[in-house]
Amino acid sequence: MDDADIAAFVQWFQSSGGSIDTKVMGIADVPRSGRGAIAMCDIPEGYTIFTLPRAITLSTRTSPLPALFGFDAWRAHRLHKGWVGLILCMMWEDAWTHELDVVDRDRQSQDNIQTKWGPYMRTLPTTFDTPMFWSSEELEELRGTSVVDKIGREDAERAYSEQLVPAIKTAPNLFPPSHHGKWYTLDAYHRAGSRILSRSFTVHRWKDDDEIEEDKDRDGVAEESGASEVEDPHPNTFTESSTHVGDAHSPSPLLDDTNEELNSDSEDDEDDPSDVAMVPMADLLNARWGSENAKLFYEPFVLRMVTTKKVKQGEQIFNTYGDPPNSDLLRRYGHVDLVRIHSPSRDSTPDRLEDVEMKDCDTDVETILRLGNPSDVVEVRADLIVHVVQRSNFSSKMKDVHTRIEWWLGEGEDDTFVLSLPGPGSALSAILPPALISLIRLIIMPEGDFKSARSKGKLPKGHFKKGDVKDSKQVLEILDEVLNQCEGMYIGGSVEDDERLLSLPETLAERKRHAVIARLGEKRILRDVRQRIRMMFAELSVTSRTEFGDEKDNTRRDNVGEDGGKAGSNRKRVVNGREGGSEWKRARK
Ligand SMILES: C[S@@+](CC[C@H](N)C(=O)[O-])C[C@H]1O[C@@H](n2cnc3c(N)ncnc32)[C@H](O)[C@@H]1O
Repeated sequence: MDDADIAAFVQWFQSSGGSIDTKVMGIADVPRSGRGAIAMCDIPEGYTIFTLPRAITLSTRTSPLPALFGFDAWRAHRLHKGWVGLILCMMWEDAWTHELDVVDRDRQSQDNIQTKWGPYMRTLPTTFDTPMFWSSEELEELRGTSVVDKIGREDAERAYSEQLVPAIKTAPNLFPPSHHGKWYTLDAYHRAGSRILSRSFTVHRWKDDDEIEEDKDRDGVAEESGASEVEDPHPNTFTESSTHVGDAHSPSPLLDDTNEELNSDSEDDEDDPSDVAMVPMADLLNARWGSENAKLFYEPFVLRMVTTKKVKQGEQIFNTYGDPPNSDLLRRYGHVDLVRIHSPSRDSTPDRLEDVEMKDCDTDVETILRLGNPSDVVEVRADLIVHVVQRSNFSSKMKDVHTRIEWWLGEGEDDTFVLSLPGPGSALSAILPPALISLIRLIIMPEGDFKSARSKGKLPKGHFKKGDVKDSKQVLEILDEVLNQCEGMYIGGSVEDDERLLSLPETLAERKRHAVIARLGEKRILRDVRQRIRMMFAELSVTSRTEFGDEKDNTRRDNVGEDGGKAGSNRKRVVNGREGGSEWKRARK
């Protein structure tokens, strides 16, 4: 996309009712981030940079396509569920934007086809660096992370062939067969899906007529006294996925409710696919960990981008996605964040969240080991815990694992646990999700205790019991082996191996560099948490020796792992993460 496309877009934006303060915000190329918004002068906090009418957001609520296709037919093809409907609206808009440039424009009026978003569509990316588009060799670099399981390529391809393709064949006036091979291919479907994944917002319908009246009054005040006076705004969030239709609210008589017929079978307001919207101009803002300085606010008729901090001239205006971990950033947006982090096992200095970009700093090992994404997480699957316990000495006592899992899930508990980077000096008990400890206890508890707990409806406690050294050490041993096996699932060797790779940036292709950064963040968490487990285990051993003598401490360090896997050893076993999974899923049903 060139400057002329941007100029045409800005002109379209303004002539469609959008308003942008071009003295304050410029659009420019930002190295390695595509385009972004730049402050043209110092901007105070609470300043409105731009507004746009809800009607120029692009969603299934505002697109003319569902009405032209017919609402009943739209539903019959299940285009009102999930993202397929919006993907189709975008593909259709894209097709006619480009085709109307070359075909007889009479067609437009003849078929009532309007390409309202043409100049906007031309600003959208056509290539992506998200793992959806990676080769299998590139994806292999992400082995161990949860990214690959979450890409969802198969589900997307099923929706394409079972919903979208049959739908377009029924309406040749809207989707002429000559367009199919060009604008409605599987690749085009993935591109439209990726545009939504990386750029859409959740824009809820404005719900309450009284609120609208109140807000009209408030708007009057706000105009006089500045955008910071806007009350009760609803900050938007970047949206991840919508799998159900859901909205219990009656349609509001607002500008963006073109397709109110589609609202009626809503079940859950949180996941209404018609809330998922492309928001021109707002989606030009980049994001960076901890750097948000602007937010998009809802109002009855407009969306308003307002600074939430002072922004200095020349700085980027960032609207973040809630500072996700690198695994999510990479999967959804195709980039990763690197800022200065505290590493408990390497660093005795306190956290400094100073922004550092890899390209700006020396890429020696010393620098790299202090860079990361503080929001990184490791997802530990519950089936791995069951697998570890079943292979340990504890399992001889445990014959009713299905019943225990069924009870756990029946109580609404999770099948995945999230570990984050330990903060400086944080205790192990503050790092571990209570549910993780509770599940380990549930799986290892003697049969009698399990029956009694279940009859009382009380799941085991999710914290270490003070004074019960044996119990705490058992939990720690299981946990350490679970994390040992998690570590073994990653490709690329140790933390140090990945750090070395990153210190040679010239040898790394961009996608591989991103994969190494994403997996390194997770490996560091596992290393740091395991280090704390070992410290706590050692402390408990001292306590038990002091209080009871060695004889009483009958927990053995080697009772986990029938093939001799020792807690605390650095030896790694590669375990198929799905082992035990089928049993877990059976129980879940
Ligand atoms: C909402 S769009 C922002 C506008 C986009 N840069 C463009 O050129 O249109 C989000 C996309 O911008 C890029 N991006 C945003 N923040 C970035 C960052 N900190 N580093 C690298 N790329 C970034 C990613 O490609 C992401 O998918």
